[in-house]
Amino acid sequence: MALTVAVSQSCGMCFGGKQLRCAIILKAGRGCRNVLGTNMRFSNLLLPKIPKICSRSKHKYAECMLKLVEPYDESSIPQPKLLKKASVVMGYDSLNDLFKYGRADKDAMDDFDISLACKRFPCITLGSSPPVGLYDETKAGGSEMKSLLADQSCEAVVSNSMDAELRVDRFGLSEAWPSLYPALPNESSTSSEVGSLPSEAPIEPLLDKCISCVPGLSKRLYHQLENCGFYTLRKLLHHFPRTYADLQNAQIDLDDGQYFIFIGEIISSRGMKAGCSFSFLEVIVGCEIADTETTSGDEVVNIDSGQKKKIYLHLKKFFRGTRFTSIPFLKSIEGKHKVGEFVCVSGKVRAMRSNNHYEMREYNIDVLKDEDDLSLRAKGRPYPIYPSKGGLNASLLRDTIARALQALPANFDPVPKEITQEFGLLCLFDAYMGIHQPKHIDEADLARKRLIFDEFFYLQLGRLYQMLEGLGTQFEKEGLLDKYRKPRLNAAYMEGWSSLTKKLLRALPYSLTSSQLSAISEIIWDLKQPVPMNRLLQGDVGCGKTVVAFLACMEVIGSGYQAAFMVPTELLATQHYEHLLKLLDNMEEDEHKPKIALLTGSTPDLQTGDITLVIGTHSLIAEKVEFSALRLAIVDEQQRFGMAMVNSDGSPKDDQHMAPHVLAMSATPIPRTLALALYGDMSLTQITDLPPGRIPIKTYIIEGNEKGYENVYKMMLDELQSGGKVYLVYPVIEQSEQLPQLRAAASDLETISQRFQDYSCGLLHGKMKSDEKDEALRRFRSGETHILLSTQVIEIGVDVPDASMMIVMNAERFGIAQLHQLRGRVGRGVRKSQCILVASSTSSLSRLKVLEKSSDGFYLANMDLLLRGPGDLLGKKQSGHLPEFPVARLEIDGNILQEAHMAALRSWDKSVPKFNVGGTQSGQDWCDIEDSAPLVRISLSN
Ligand SMILES: Nc1ncnc2c1ncn2[C@@H]1O[C@H](COP(=O)(O)OP(=O)(O)OP(=O)(O)O)[C@@H](O)[C@H]1O
Repeated sequence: MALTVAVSQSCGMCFGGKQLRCAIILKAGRGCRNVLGTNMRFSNLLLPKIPKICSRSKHKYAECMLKLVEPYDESSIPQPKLLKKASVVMGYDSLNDLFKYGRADKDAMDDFDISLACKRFPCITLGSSPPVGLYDETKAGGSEMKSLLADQSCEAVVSNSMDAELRVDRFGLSEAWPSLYPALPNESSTSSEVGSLPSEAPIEPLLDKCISCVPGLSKRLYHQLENCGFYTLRKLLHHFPRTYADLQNAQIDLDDGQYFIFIGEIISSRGMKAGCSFSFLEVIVGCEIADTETTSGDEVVNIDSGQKKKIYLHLKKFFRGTRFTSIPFLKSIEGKHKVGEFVCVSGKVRAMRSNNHYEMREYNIDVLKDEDDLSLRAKGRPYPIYPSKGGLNASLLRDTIARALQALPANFDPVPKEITQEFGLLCLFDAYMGIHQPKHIDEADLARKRLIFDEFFYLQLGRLYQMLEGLGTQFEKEGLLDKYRKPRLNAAYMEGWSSLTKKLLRALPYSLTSSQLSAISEIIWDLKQPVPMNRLLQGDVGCGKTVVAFLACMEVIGSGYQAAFMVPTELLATQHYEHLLKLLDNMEEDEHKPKIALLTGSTPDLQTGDITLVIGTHSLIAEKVEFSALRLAIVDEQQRFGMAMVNSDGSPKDDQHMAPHVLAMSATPIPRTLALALYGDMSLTQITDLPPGRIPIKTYIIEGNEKGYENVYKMMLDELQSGGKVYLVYPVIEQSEQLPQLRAAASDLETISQRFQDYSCGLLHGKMKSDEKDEALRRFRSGETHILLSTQVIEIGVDVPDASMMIVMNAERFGIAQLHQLRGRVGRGVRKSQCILVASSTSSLSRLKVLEKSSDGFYLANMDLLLRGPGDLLGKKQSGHLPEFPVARLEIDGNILQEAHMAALRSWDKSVPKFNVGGTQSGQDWCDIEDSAPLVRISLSN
């Protein structure tokens, strides 16, 4: 099948010397971003879906696809067209970005072990296999389908795009939730068996039926719908209303520039030529609204009883181009709106000169059918307003969707009743009815919750499945499931630590905080398990994550293995290397002190096992870097790597070849919602307190006008005079003509040097060579320079404990979470520190104010999520890995995601304790999901 072109080498598994890459691979398989991006994501999605595609014998789109592909050889497949079709069949919208083009494809094809895929999916036959359709419409459709659905077994229809994954039941899931797992095709069955036995094959998801099953659809409309991408029932039913109009609620107080919804009657419709190449359409709608002048402010307005007044809406649409000025054209647009028709109009209003006349240039107009729609009005039902799509107008879509709803059997729901009942969800049928035809707005709300739940539930289930798939032996899998089953805090107390770890602990110039201690105990417990650890260590800036990671390294080194520490910048690699060297120097004499290295071009061979810890950037995962016994891979600030990870398949069998443990660290306090969506299967450890003696950083927001800068320079001078060190952070290196308002680091060097002549200045930015950067930072750290002008390269991990002031220029250019990170570069020692955020305009001041008020990284990250959405918060690379959620919004639907996560866990294993919302458990910091799940098992501060 042409789709296999891009199925990448993800089936392969790296062993032995390539264990670090293997570790990354493992992580990727569990939902992190990935090094080879397209590969991993594509294969992750595609592989599990292949059986689904192939098993739907006679599906007409598969047939079409194959026909489409047949005349071409691989290199000349008309990709966009094919991809569009493929994405529909696969129920995935963004296939394009998963497909690799050109030469790389061929390479991937060469590397791809087809036999592995065939073994895994017996339904794949290669070579001369005849085109297979996706299902037999004559058998599965119509009455037979209905009778199937009437049967209890219809509940076994897994209707989500991830359902193929659910069918692989290696862990006894079908026993736990029989209704989620329809009769599974025997894995060892041959391709001919699949598809030829409709009674034994999985029941075809009803929602993936072709829209031709919608009653009363004309051929013309069917083609129109198809052209607009509505190929299946699901696609159509997932075209959700944009909003609902409350038709009883007449508007009062029309404010300029506000969005309103009106019901009214078309009074006139005119197409007018206004110039030789300019025309417009003006539709005037007359509406009755409550008259504010006769209604007192507090009174609840009832349009039927109160005083009304008539207003006139002028809906205007403009056309530019000579062809739009012809009489036939003008007549045709005029004719689209008939005088006397009742319509629902929504859009932005602008008052016109004459009283009670309003103009609307952005609007949606829906014709209300007298009987049905006006009776809706009488009943006070919310009126769904649909977005139009690809030339199909909203009212046509609403009609078609209403008909599609008739094709659904009542009580239709693929999710087991146990789950819907436990989480108080509507059944899927009611959810579709509720979202498209709500009797009340609360019903639409409940329906939305159910649909969001489904999006998250299948995602979480898929993540769990991927995680278990990534593990090699049944023993490992059981070990992992055991973690979910037994609610307890798994921690290895100090007596159980290796002597090397204890020695480093004694060499530290400070004692660990209680949070650091629980974190390391938890990590060491994990390191002792036969299951590869996959843990995210999260903590606010400067809370001391690095030393926890160093101790974890000592633990594996003490047991005779190697560790690798990967950081996003060379600057940070050098800093960590020097920091650890210093700590090791303090360590009591030991002939077996670990030998550590910074990965540079000349790093000696790691295969001899002589070097036990190597620190480096992503060069660590280069092909040539081979380890002899890598057991722990630490990935610091992983979201900064523009890299992807490939999923692993066929894990090693014995302990000696066990995939390495992975400890990811992040100082970006990702809101829990995002952590769940991104790392649904990842254990999470949080460091919740800061080392003692830290004085809170005082933050100031100042407008960057002349007076503002004078104040800033004065504060800076005071700080320097009292012995402080100052970071000046700039959004760009050089000033540019395009953005002259931005202050630039290199361009400002001279100005600042002249202004503060008694103090020396340094410059640091990403375009400098790595030894120049190291030198600039070294000089600042040692006190040779007092002012460091820098770009955001210092944002991550730079640790100069006595730096005491940070000034961020054009601060509005940075995100809230990013500014919090930057601010974390000061206040790392005992000196009182300040952070000044200079905003270019008054308007940006308010957004920054939140930083003045709070220094809680988690609170700020949540604010950022709310203000900018997950994409901006995570950055392009990381957010690219977030799945698309058509209905859900991560920033507001976090609680449903948590429920879905819990539901997914419980569907794997019923012994996972029940969901417990909101309650904190005695003696614990917080816990909104019982702490049995590794993901939410957190380090407690006391
Ligand atoms: N328990 C502690 N007591 C006192 N100082 C500590 C403690 N733990 C760490 N530190 C010091 O705090 C500073 C910050 O620690 P570290 O660099 O490990 O933080 P981090 O969490 O990795 O920060 P970032 O997120 O900014 O990279 C370092 O100078 C470190 O030596």
